[in-house]
Amino acid sequence: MSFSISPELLAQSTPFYHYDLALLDRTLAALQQAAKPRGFQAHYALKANVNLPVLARIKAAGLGADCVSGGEVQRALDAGFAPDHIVFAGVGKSDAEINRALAADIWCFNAESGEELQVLNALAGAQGRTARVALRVNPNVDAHTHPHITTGLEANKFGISLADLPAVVAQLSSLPSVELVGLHAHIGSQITDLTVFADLSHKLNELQTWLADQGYTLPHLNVGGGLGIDYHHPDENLIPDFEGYFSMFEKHLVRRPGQQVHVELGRAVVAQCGTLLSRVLYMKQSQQTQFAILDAGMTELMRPALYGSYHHIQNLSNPDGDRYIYDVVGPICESSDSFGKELALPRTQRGDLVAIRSAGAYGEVMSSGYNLREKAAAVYVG
Ligand SMILES: Cc1ncc(COP(=O)(O)O)c(C=O)c1O
Ligand SMILES: N[C@@H](CCCC[NH3+])C(=O)O
Repeated sequence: MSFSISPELLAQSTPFYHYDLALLDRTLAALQQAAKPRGFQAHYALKANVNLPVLARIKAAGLGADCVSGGEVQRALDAGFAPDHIVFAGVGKSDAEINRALAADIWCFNAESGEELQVLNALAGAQGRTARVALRVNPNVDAHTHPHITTGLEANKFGISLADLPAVVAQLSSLPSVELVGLHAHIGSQITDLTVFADLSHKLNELQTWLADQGYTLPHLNVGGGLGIDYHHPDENLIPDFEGYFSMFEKHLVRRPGQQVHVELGRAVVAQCGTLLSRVLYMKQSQQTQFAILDAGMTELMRPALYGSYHHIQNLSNPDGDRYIYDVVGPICESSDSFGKELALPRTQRGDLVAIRSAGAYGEVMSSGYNLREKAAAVYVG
Protein backbone atom coordinates (compact mmCIF):
# COMPACT_ATOMS: atom_id res chain seq x y z
CA MET A 1 0.00 0.00 0.00
CA SER A 2 1.39 3.40 -0.87
CA PHE A 3 1.38 6.53 1.28
CA SER A 4 -1.81 8.58 1.70
CA ILE A 5 -2.88 11.37 4.02
CA SER A 6 -6.14 11.93 5.82
CA PRO A 7 -8.58 14.37 4.09
CA GLU A 8 -8.30 16.89 6.98
CA LEU A 9 -4.65 17.36 6.19
CA LEU A 10 -5.38 18.44 2.61
CA ALA A 11 -5.93 21.96 3.94
CA GLN A 12 -2.60 22.01 5.80
CA SER A 13 -0.25 24.58 4.28
CA THR A 14 2.76 23.10 2.58
CA PRO A 15 5.54 22.17 2.87
CA PHE A 16 5.13 20.13 6.04
CA TYR A 17 6.56 17.00 7.61
CA HIS A 18 4.12 14.17 8.26
CA TYR A 19 5.08 11.58 10.89
CA ASP A 20 3.25 8.27 11.17
CA LEU A 21 3.77 7.37 14.83
CA ALA A 22 1.92 4.06 14.48
CA LEU A 23 4.49 3.00 11.87
CA LEU A 24 7.23 4.20 14.23
CA ASP A 25 5.76 1.96 16.95
CA ARG A 26 5.71 -1.03 14.60
CA THR A 27 9.31 -0.34 13.61
CA LEU A 28 10.37 -0.13 17.27
CA ALA A 29 8.55 -3.36 18.08
CA ALA A 30 10.35 -5.15 15.23
CA LEU A 31 13.68 -3.72 16.38
CA GLN A 32 13.20 -4.89 19.97
CA GLN A 33 11.93 -8.29 18.80
CA ALA A 34 15.20 -8.79 16.96
CA ALA A 35 17.46 -7.22 19.62
CA LYS A 36 16.16 -8.41 22.98
CA PRO A 37 16.15 -12.20 22.56
CA ARG A 38 19.72 -11.94 21.27
CA GLY A 39 20.76 -9.89 24.31
CA PHE A 40 21.48 -6.57 22.56
CA GLN A 41 20.53 -3.18 23.98
CA ALA A 42 19.25 -0.64 21.51
CA HIS A 43 20.02 3.05 21.69
CA TYR A 44 18.63 5.65 19.32
CA ALA A 45 20.93 8.18 17.63
CA LEU A 46 19.11 11.47 18.19
CA LYS A 47 20.87 13.16 15.30
CA ALA A 48 18.41 11.50 12.91
CA ASN A 49 15.32 13.20 14.37
CA VAL A 50 14.89 15.11 17.63
CA ASN A 51 11.15 15.84 17.66
CA LEU A 52 9.65 15.28 21.10
CA PRO A 53 6.63 13.17 19.99
CA VAL A 54 9.06 10.90 18.10
CA LEU A 55 11.41 10.68 21.08
CA ALA A 56 8.49 9.86 23.39
CA ARG A 57 7.65 6.73 21.36
CA ILE A 58 11.31 5.71 21.18
CA LYS A 59 11.77 6.09 24.92
CA ALA A 60 8.54 4.20 25.60
CA ALA A 61 9.90 1.29 23.54
CA GLY A 62 12.82 1.07 25.97
CA LEU A 63 15.67 2.45 23.85
CA GLY A 64 18.50 4.55 25.27
CA ALA A 65 19.78 7.80 23.75
CA ASP A 66 22.95 8.39 21.74
CA CYS A 67 23.76 12.11 21.58
CA VAL A 68 26.39 14.11 19.71
CA SER A 69 26.07 17.59 21.24
CA GLY A 70 25.17 19.27 24.49
CA GLY A 71 21.88 20.24 22.84
CA GLU A 72 21.08 16.61 22.09
CA VAL A 73 21.99 15.53 25.64
CA GLN A 74 19.62 18.21 26.93
CA ARG A 75 16.91 17.12 24.48
CA ALA A 76 17.25 13.50 25.61
CA LEU A 77 16.88 14.60 29.24
CA ASP A 78 13.88 16.79 28.32
CA ALA A 79 12.30 13.79 26.57
CA GLY A 80 12.61 11.84 29.80
CA PHE A 81 15.51 9.48 29.01
CA ALA A 82 17.20 8.48 32.26
CA PRO A 83 20.78 9.83 32.52
CA ASP A 84 22.09 6.27 32.80
CA HIS A 85 20.60 5.56 29.37
CA ILE A 86 22.39 8.48 27.70
CA VAL A 87 25.68 8.31 25.81
CA PHE A 88 27.58 11.36 24.59
CA ALA A 89 29.59 10.75 21.41
CA GLY A 90 31.14 13.15 18.90
CA VAL A 91 34.56 14.07 17.57
CA GLY A 92 34.48 17.65 18.91
CA LYS A 93 32.86 17.93 22.33
CA SER A 94 33.36 21.38 23.86
CA ASP A 95 34.33 21.84 27.52
CA ALA A 96 30.93 23.39 28.23
CA GLU A 97 29.13 20.42 26.69
CA ILE A 98 31.26 17.93 28.63
CA ASN A 99 30.66 19.81 31.88
CA ARG A 100 26.88 19.74 31.39
CA ALA A 101 26.91 16.04 30.60
CA LEU A 102 29.11 15.29 33.62
CA ALA A 103 26.80 17.28 35.87
CA ALA A 104 23.84 15.28 34.52
CA ASP A 105 25.76 12.07 35.33
CA ILE A 106 25.17 10.46 31.94
CA TRP A 107 26.16 6.82 31.49
CA CYS A 108 29.15 7.20 29.18
CA PHE A 109 31.30 9.41 26.96
CA ASN A 110 32.58 7.92 23.72
CA ALA A 111 36.07 9.44 23.60
CA GLU A 112 37.74 9.94 20.25
CA SER A 113 41.35 10.89 21.09
CA GLY A 114 44.03 10.91 23.77
CA GLU A 115 43.66 14.66 24.12
CA GLU A 116 39.93 14.33 24.71
CA LEU A 117 40.62 11.78 27.47
CA GLN A 118 42.87 14.30 29.20
CA VAL A 119 40.17 16.97 28.98
CA LEU A 120 37.54 14.54 30.30
CA ASN A 121 39.86 13.63 33.17
CA ALA A 122 40.51 17.27 34.08
CA LEU A 123 36.86 18.35 33.86
CA ALA A 124 35.55 15.31 35.74
CA GLY A 125 38.22 15.75 38.43
CA ALA A 126 37.25 19.42 38.86
CA GLN A 127 33.63 18.34 39.46
CA GLY A 128 34.73 15.61 41.88
CA ARG A 129 33.35 12.98 39.51
CA THR A 130 34.58 10.09 37.42
CA ALA A 131 33.83 10.10 33.71
CA ARG A 132 32.84 6.68 32.39
CA VAL A 133 34.41 6.35 28.99
CA ALA A 134 34.26 4.07 25.96
CA LEU A 135 37.09 4.44 23.47
CA ARG A 136 35.78 5.06 19.97
CA VAL A 137 38.16 3.27 17.67
CA ASN A 138 38.48 3.78 13.96
CA PRO A 139 38.52 0.12 12.89
CA ASN A 140 39.44 0.81 9.25
CA VAL A 141 36.49 -1.28 8.03
CA ASP A 142 34.94 -0.27 4.71
CA ALA A 143 31.17 0.19 5.11
CA HIS A 144 30.57 0.08 1.32
CA THR A 145 28.28 3.09 1.49
CA HIS A 146 28.35 6.66 0.13
CA PRO A 147 31.82 8.21 0.74
CA HIS A 148 30.25 11.19 2.54
CA ILE A 149 28.67 8.94 5.17
CA THR A 150 31.52 6.47 5.68
CA THR A 151 33.07 7.01 9.10
CA GLY A 152 35.24 3.99 9.91
CA LEU A 153 38.10 4.34 7.45
CA GLU A 154 41.52 5.71 8.34
CA ALA A 155 40.91 8.67 6.03
CA ASN A 156 37.94 9.72 8.22
CA LYS A 157 38.27 12.10 11.16
CA PHE A 158 36.38 9.79 13.53
CA GLY A 159 37.72 7.59 16.30
CA ILE A 160 41.16 6.61 17.56
CA SER A 161 43.22 5.00 14.84
CA LEU A 162 44.39 1.47 15.58
CA ALA A 163 48.01 2.65 15.34
CA ASP A 164 47.41 5.20 18.14
CA LEU A 165 45.39 2.88 20.38
CA PRO A 166 48.32 1.44 22.41
CA ALA A 167 49.52 4.93 23.35
CA VAL A 168 45.99 6.05 24.28
CA VAL A 169 45.40 2.96 26.43
CA ALA A 170 48.80 3.41 28.11
CA GLN A 171 47.69 6.91 29.09
CA LEU A 172 44.68 5.64 31.04
CA SER A 173 46.61 4.66 34.17
CA SER A 174 47.57 8.31 34.66
CA LEU A 175 43.96 9.55 34.40
CA PRO A 176 42.33 8.92 37.80
CA SER A 177 39.03 10.62 36.94
CA VAL A 178 38.44 8.47 33.85
CA GLU A 179 37.07 4.93 34.07
CA LEU A 180 37.33 2.80 30.95
CA VAL A 181 34.04 0.93 30.59
CA GLY A 182 33.87 0.09 26.93
CA LEU A 183 34.83 0.10 23.31
CA HIS A 184 32.89 1.85 20.56
CA ALA A 185 32.96 1.79 16.77
CA HIS A 186 30.66 3.14 14.08
CA ILE A 187 31.65 2.53 10.48
CA GLY A 188 29.09 4.49 8.51
CA SER A 189 25.47 5.04 7.65
CA GLN A 190 22.91 3.70 5.13
CA ILE A 191 24.67 0.32 5.09
CA THR A 192 22.85 -2.28 3.03
CA ASP A 193 25.64 -4.85 2.63
CA LEU A 194 25.27 -6.40 6.08
CA THR A 195 28.45 -8.48 5.75
CA VAL A 196 30.44 -5.38 6.72
CA PHE A 197 29.07 -5.86 10.25
CA ALA A 198 30.78 -9.26 10.30
CA ASP A 199 34.04 -7.51 9.35
CA LEU A 200 33.46 -5.01 12.15
CA SER A 201 32.75 -7.81 14.64
CA HIS A 202 35.98 -9.60 13.74
CA LYS A 203 37.96 -6.40 14.24
CA LEU A 204 36.31 -5.78 17.62
CA ASN A 205 37.05 -9.38 18.65
CA GLU A 206 40.76 -8.83 17.96
CA LEU A 207 40.73 -5.53 19.84
CA GLN A 208 39.01 -7.06 22.85
CA THR A 209 41.58 -9.82 23.02
CA TRP A 210 44.37 -7.26 22.84
CA LEU A 211 42.74 -5.13 25.57
CA ALA A 212 42.31 -8.18 27.79
CA ASP A 213 46.06 -8.77 27.40
CA GLN A 214 46.58 -5.21 28.67
CA GLY A 215 44.46 -6.04 31.72
CA TYR A 216 41.19 -4.44 30.58
CA THR A 217 38.02 -6.50 30.49
CA LEU A 218 35.22 -4.28 29.35
CA PRO A 219 31.65 -4.47 30.66
CA HIS A 220 30.37 -2.69 27.58
CA LEU A 221 30.65 -2.72 23.80
CA ASN A 222 28.99 -0.32 21.37
CA VAL A 223 28.95 -1.44 17.75
CA GLY A 224 27.42 1.77 16.38
CA GLY A 225 24.48 2.18 14.04
CA GLY A 226 24.35 2.30 10.29
CA LEU A 227 21.61 -0.11 9.23
CA GLY A 228 20.27 1.18 5.93
CA ILE A 229 16.71 1.43 4.65
CA ASP A 230 15.08 0.95 1.25
CA TYR A 231 14.71 4.45 -0.24
CA HIS A 232 13.67 3.04 -3.63
CA HIS A 233 10.83 0.77 -2.44
CA PRO A 234 9.60 2.18 0.87
CA ASP A 235 6.21 0.44 0.68
CA GLU A 236 7.71 -3.00 0.08
CA ASN A 237 10.21 -2.53 2.91
CA LEU A 238 8.71 -0.18 5.46
CA ILE A 239 10.43 -2.05 8.31
CA PRO A 240 14.21 -2.40 7.98
CA ASP A 241 15.98 -5.76 8.20
CA PHE A 242 16.61 -5.76 11.96
CA GLU A 243 16.76 -9.57 12.01
CA GLY A 244 19.59 -9.59 9.47
CA TYR A 245 21.44 -6.83 11.31
CA PHE A 246 21.34 -8.34 14.80
CA SER A 247 21.94 -11.88 13.62
CA MET A 248 25.16 -10.71 11.96
CA PHE A 249 26.50 -9.51 15.33
CA GLU A 250 25.04 -12.52 17.13
CA LYS A 251 26.99 -14.78 14.81
CA HIS A 252 30.30 -12.94 14.58
CA LEU A 253 30.81 -10.86 17.72
CA VAL A 254 32.47 -12.66 20.62
CA ARG A 255 30.81 -11.39 23.76
CA ARG A 256 32.48 -11.75 27.17
CA PRO A 257 30.39 -13.13 30.03
CA GLY A 258 27.99 -10.49 31.32
CA GLN A 259 29.06 -7.97 28.69
CA GLN A 260 26.45 -5.46 27.50
CA VAL A 261 26.36 -4.74 23.79
CA HIS A 262 24.74 -1.55 22.54
CA VAL A 263 23.74 -0.52 19.07
CA GLU A 264 22.92 3.10 18.27
CA LEU A 265 20.60 3.19 15.28
CA GLY A 266 19.21 6.39 13.82
CA ARG A 267 17.97 6.11 10.25
CA ALA A 268 16.53 2.60 10.53
CA VAL A 269 14.31 3.73 13.42
CA VAL A 270 12.78 6.90 12.00
CA ALA A 271 13.35 7.24 8.24
CA GLN A 272 10.25 5.50 6.92
CA CYS A 273 7.77 7.09 9.33
CA GLY A 274 8.49 10.60 8.02
CA THR A 275 7.25 12.08 4.72
CA LEU A 276 7.72 15.57 3.37
CA LEU A 277 4.53 16.94 1.80
CA SER A 278 4.83 19.66 -0.81
CA ARG A 279 2.74 21.28 -3.55
CA VAL A 280 3.74 21.92 -7.13
CA LEU A 281 4.10 25.67 -7.58
CA TYR A 282 4.86 25.74 -11.29
CA MET A 283 5.47 23.54 -14.27
CA LYS A 284 8.16 24.76 -16.63
CA GLN A 285 9.18 23.36 -19.99
CA SER A 286 12.74 24.20 -21.06
CA GLN A 287 14.37 23.13 -24.33
CA GLN A 288 15.13 19.63 -23.04
CA THR A 289 13.47 19.33 -19.68
CA GLN A 290 10.06 19.46 -18.07
CA PHE A 291 10.49 20.85 -14.56
CA ALA A 292 8.06 20.44 -11.67
CA ILE A 293 8.91 23.25 -9.24
CA LEU A 294 7.87 22.43 -5.65
CA ASP A 295 7.32 24.62 -2.62
CA ALA A 296 9.77 22.39 -0.69
CA GLY A 297 13.45 22.47 -1.43
CA MET A 298 16.88 21.69 -0.06
CA THR A 299 16.04 23.90 2.92
CA GLU A 300 13.50 21.27 4.05
CA LEU A 301 15.30 18.13 2.83
CA MET A 302 18.98 18.56 2.10
CA ARG A 303 19.98 14.94 1.40
CA PRO A 304 19.45 14.97 -2.40
CA ALA A 305 21.45 18.20 -2.79
CA LEU A 306 24.16 17.09 -0.37
CA TYR A 307 24.68 13.47 -1.38
CA GLY A 308 22.65 13.03 -4.56
CA SER A 309 20.35 10.82 -2.47
CA TYR A 310 17.22 9.32 -3.93
CA HIS A 311 13.84 9.79 -2.22
CA HIS A 312 10.79 8.17 -3.77
CA ILE A 313 8.24 10.78 -4.90
CA GLN A 314 4.48 10.19 -5.21
CA ASN A 315 1.95 12.52 -6.80
CA LEU A 316 -0.99 12.21 -4.39
CA SER A 317 -3.28 14.35 -6.54
CA ASN A 318 -3.03 12.16 -9.64
CA PRO A 319 -1.67 8.81 -8.46
CA ASP A 320 -2.78 6.73 -11.45
CA GLY A 321 -2.21 9.10 -14.39
CA ASP A 322 -0.06 8.28 -17.41
CA ARG A 323 3.60 8.75 -16.68
CA TYR A 324 5.83 11.52 -18.01
CA ILE A 325 9.44 12.43 -17.34
CA TYR A 326 10.16 15.35 -15.00
CA ASP A 327 13.00 16.98 -13.13
CA VAL A 328 11.56 17.69 -9.69
CA VAL A 329 13.18 20.76 -8.15
CA GLY A 330 12.76 23.19 -5.26
CA PRO A 331 12.45 26.98 -5.14
CA ILE A 332 15.91 27.71 -3.70
CA CYS A 333 18.52 29.73 -5.58
CA GLU A 334 20.92 26.82 -6.03
CA SER A 335 21.17 24.51 -9.04
CA SER A 336 21.69 21.57 -6.68
CA ASP A 337 18.22 22.23 -5.24
CA SER A 338 16.76 19.19 -6.96
CA PHE A 339 14.88 16.12 -5.71
CA GLY A 340 15.68 14.10 -8.80
CA LYS A 341 16.28 14.24 -12.52
CA GLU A 342 14.32 12.41 -15.21
CA LEU A 343 11.80 10.91 -12.82
CA ALA A 344 8.79 9.11 -14.27
CA LEU A 345 5.70 10.52 -12.52
CA PRO A 346 2.00 10.65 -13.33
CA ARG A 347 1.04 13.79 -15.27
CA THR A 348 1.79 16.63 -12.87
CA GLN A 349 0.41 20.15 -12.74
CA ARG A 350 0.37 23.27 -10.59
CA GLY A 351 -1.32 22.66 -7.24
CA ASP A 352 -0.66 18.90 -7.10
CA LEU A 353 0.28 17.52 -3.70
CA VAL A 354 3.42 15.38 -3.71
CA ALA A 355 4.85 13.13 -1.04
CA ILE A 356 8.62 12.84 -0.71
CA ARG A 357 9.09 9.57 1.10
CA SER A 358 11.54 8.16 3.67
CA ALA A 359 12.30 11.61 5.04
CA GLY A 360 11.99 10.95 8.77
CA ALA A 361 15.74 10.62 9.30
CA TYR A 362 18.20 13.42 8.55
CA GLY A 363 15.36 15.44 7.04
CA GLU A 364 13.84 17.99 9.38
CA VAL A 365 16.96 18.02 11.60
CA MET A 366 19.11 19.14 8.68
CA SER A 367 16.72 21.84 7.50
CA SER A 368 17.96 25.41 7.22
CA GLY A 369 16.62 28.94 6.96
CA TYR A 370 18.60 29.70 3.79
CA ASN A 371 16.80 32.25 1.59
CA LEU A 372 15.01 33.27 4.82
CA ARG A 373 12.69 30.29 4.53
CA GLU A 374 10.24 29.57 7.31
CA LYS A 375 10.59 26.26 9.10
CA ALA A 376 8.15 23.64 7.82
CA ALA A 377 5.52 22.44 10.30
CA ALA A 378 5.46 18.90 11.67
CA VAL A 379 2.19 16.95 11.82
CA TYR A 380 1.81 13.69 13.74
CA VAL A 381 -0.69 10.93 13.05
CA GLY A 382 -1.17 7.56 14.70
C1 LIG B 1 28.72 7.67 15.91
C2 LIG B 1 27.42 7.45 15.24
N1 LIG B 1 26.52 6.65 15.80
C3 LIG B 1 25.32 6.41 15.25
C4 LIG B 1 24.97 6.98 14.05
C5 LIG B 1 23.63 6.67 13.49
O1 LIG B 1 23.77 6.12 12.26
P1 LIG B 1 22.51 5.57 11.44
O2 LIG B 1 21.53 6.66 11.34
O3 LIG B 1 23.13 5.23 10.15
O4 LIG B 1 22.00 4.37 12.18
C6 LIG B 1 25.88 7.83 13.39
C7 LIG B 1 25.60 8.38 12.06
O5 LIG B 1 26.12 7.89 11.08
C8 LIG B 1 27.13 8.08 14.01
O6 LIG B 1 28.02 8.89 13.44
N1 LIG C 1 23.05 12.92 7.40
C1 LIG C 1 23.42 11.75 6.69
C2 LIG C 1 23.97 10.67 7.52
C3 LIG C 1 25.02 11.09 8.48
C4 LIG C 1 24.93 10.22 9.63
C5 LIG C 1 25.65 10.76 10.80
N2 LIG C 1 27.02 10.28 10.91
C6 LIG C 1 22.31 11.27 5.79
O1 LIG C 1 21.38 11.96 5.58
O2 LIG C 1 22.33 10.24 5.22
